[in-house]
Amino acid sequence: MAPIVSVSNLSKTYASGFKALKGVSLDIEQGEILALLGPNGAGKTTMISIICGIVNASGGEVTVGGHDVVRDFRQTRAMIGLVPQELTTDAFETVWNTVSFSRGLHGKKPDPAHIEKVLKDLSLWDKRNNMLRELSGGMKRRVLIAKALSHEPRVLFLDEPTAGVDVNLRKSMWDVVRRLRASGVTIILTTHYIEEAEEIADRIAVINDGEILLVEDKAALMTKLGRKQLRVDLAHPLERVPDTLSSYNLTLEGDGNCLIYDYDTSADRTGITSLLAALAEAGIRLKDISTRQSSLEDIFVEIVGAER
Ligand SMILES: Nc1ncnc2c1ncn2[C@@H]1O[C@H](COP(=O)(O)OP(=O)(O)OP(=O)(O)O)[C@@H](O)[C@H]1O
Repeated sequence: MAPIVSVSNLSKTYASGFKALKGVSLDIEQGEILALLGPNGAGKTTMISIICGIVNASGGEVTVGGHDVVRDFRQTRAMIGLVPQELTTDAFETVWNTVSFSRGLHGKKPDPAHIEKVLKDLSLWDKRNNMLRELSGGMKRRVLIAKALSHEPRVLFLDEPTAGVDVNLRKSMWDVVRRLRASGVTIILTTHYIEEAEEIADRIAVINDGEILLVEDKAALMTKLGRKQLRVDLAHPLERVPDTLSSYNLTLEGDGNCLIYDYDTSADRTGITSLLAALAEAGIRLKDISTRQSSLEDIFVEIVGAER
């Protein structure tokens, strides 16, 4: 299937001469959740703004649903919902009016049944007659999503959807995002919360300094780059790693009470069996064993760190 969003060789040089994007290419598949990860100033917002037609590119091409975002701006904009970080609408307007008005702005005929569904899906139905200023911060964020969904977009961009949001609300936002995906909407989210990407994304794109460093299926990324650690708690502390174990990649921690073994999850042999045999041979008694998988955060820090 053709990608729903196709970004090819996109570049952006701002008037100041700053190169915010340096030839970025990225295909986004219909119905996926793609997380765009990158440090501050990486170029995430610039890229999203170009796709949404808010910022002009300096070079390259973007299509949404097969239409060019510059030549066919109306068609592409109608297909896109954008959830910005901040609510800038009238605080004295009601939830219902705000969301209905937003649909009108995109040139769509009124459809109260659709607005009702959106508000119910986002648990805002009870608040439909409240003014925005009467809502909590989390509810206001959901109003932003409702606005972006008011015109039935096929692609939804969420810019930092859960920044500054408490844990419960974050989880309920993730449910909303998953439900949207289940209804066929393609979702692109930027986030600084790596656990968010780990939790809900199907694919991860890492952008740094205006360049895409990698785009990969989340599970494949975790397997490919993920390392595991075996932690062996010892019955009696060691002063140093015995010479007979020097061929293993071992470090001694916790005042000599714990051996850490780093191994590669994708390797044919992890070496665990022989390590445990060698420990027994060396007369080392074990108290406990545990393993730890490197998180997406470890992987991210490694990739971006290597570039710097
Ligand atoms: N209008 C502008 N004029 C000049 N430079 C700009 C302009 N807008 C953004 N930039 C620069 O382009 C770079 C990328 O900015 P962008 O907002 O795309 O980053 P980001 O990845 O979204 O960062 P954050 O995570 O902080 O939101 C930054 O160095 C920023 O200073």
